[in-house]
Amino acid sequence: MDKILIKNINIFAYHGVFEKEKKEGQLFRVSAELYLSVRKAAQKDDINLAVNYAEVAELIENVVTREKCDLIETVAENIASEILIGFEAIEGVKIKVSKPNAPIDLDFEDVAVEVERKKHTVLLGLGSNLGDREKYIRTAVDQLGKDDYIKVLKVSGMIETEPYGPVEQPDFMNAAVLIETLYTPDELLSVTSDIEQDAGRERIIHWGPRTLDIDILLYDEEIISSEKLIIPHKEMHLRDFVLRPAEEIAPFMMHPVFKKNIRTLMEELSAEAENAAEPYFDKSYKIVDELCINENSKVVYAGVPGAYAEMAVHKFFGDDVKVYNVKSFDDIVNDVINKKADYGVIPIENSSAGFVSGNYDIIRNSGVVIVAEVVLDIEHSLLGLPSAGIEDIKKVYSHAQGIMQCKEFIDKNGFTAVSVNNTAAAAKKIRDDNNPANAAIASERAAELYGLKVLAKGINTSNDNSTKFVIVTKDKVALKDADSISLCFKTAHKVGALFNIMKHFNSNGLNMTSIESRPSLRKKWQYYFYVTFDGRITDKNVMKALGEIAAETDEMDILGTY
Ligand SMILES: O=C(O)C(=O)C[C@]1(C(=O)O)C=C[C@@H](O)C=C1
Repeated sequence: MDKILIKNINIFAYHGVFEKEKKEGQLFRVSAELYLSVRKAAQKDDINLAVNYAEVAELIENVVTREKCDLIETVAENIASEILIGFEAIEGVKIKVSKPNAPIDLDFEDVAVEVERKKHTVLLGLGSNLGDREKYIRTAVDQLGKDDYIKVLKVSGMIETEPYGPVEQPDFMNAAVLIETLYTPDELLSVTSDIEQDAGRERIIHWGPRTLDIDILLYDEEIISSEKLIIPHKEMHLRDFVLRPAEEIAPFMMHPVFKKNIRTLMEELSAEAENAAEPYFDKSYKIVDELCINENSKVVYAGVPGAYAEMAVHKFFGDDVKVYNVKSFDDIVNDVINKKADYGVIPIENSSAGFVSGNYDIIRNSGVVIVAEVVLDIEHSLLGLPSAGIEDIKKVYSHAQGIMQCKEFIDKNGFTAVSVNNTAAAAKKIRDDNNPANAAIASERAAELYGLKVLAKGINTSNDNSTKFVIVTKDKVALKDADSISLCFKTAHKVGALFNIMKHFNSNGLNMTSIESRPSLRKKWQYYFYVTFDGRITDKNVMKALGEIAAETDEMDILGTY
């Protein structure tokens, strides 16, 4: 960039922290580098197109002599901002203020402060959906224009848009404003927040209605990610109502992360919207206030009495239902599908050992529907014959999950672990086999039921050990206030396949809480993904995300909402 240099203007003034400096004054020396383009003035040799450096020098003298400051930092800062405000053509400045006779009791040549400041180009997005929406936006633009450190360069027209996100609310009015400013991003944020406050906006509901919202979309080509500020604005590239007005006033402004200008981002978004999927809602789901549970309800779990699954049944259903047990998880879903049971209870994930392998597959293949979940604290014990001591034990039996959850204890004691169908079935086996060298990993309740002795308690590796069980039924019902959804889909074995689906959770503001991948068993390296995320099945953003995912996957099933 071209520059004009003004060197060492000597000015007598009264700056300093000491009384004497303010009273008697001293010499200050100011140098300025002015960054601008001199090309037009040079080509035409025309003083009217040039910056008059005599005027700049005069301004400098004026600022230095106008008031008494403690610090030469302040003097330099004031000079920089006044030049930038006063001279449109000057884009940046470097100002050096020195104080050759500063009060330092040593032999020295000079003390100086040098600051470099420039004008920043900033794109703002404004929105309002309460009260006199247009007036809120117009007032905000006026307020911006009145600030000495801001110059409003362009204001877009206003567009009316439907609200984005899960909250029911009135339509928005949106606009974009291009400004030039001397503020840093943080300073600008506090200016825009003050303007929002003036408009009476309170941040009560995230995504909710607001009298005025001002977002800093782009700040030069800076990338900022702090607790208070993310620039470029995180979702601007996904929002038509942000890009459309922005394109009108700043089509070529660059998005520094995507390295694309606003016009390209707008074109890409429009193309995407053209191919957009229909929102997805499975009409066969019946939304109910509560589940139909009474003393005739039949509930099935896998294992034998004393199993954790049995405790989960009672934790969720209480004691006034008819509970029975089957051997395997497959038997549960068969009984539910054949209406032998109204509900089944299936363990799905443990907090320390992870997913209960294959249970999502069983749910998907059978077509049962998840309607609720229950989380049970799991405390495992080592159970042996009444005559046995811990030193006699060589082999331990449990469900594979129980073995995983107690791996440290098993390894430390050098036990051989054998997996069986269920923790309580392991306890029963210890009793039936009557071998003092064998023990089970199961609940204390199982010890009581099968007449075993608790040889060690709380043997699980993590002392915060819980298992999540899901409640399944045959009919597609969803509780009205269910706020979690489990989904299954199959992706192709190609680059970016999963990423392309995951992005729909992000773009629709949905929080995923778990994901498990399982081989499809149809084709090598092809997977089913089981995803659980927070959201209500009737929310607009959920239906939109599901529509987008359904359009991009070979198969998509909702396993339930709970
Ligand atoms: O219900 C039981 O006791 C089981 O053996 C099953 C199961 C499971 O599959 O996760 C249940 C809870 C515990 O996490 C360990 C085992």
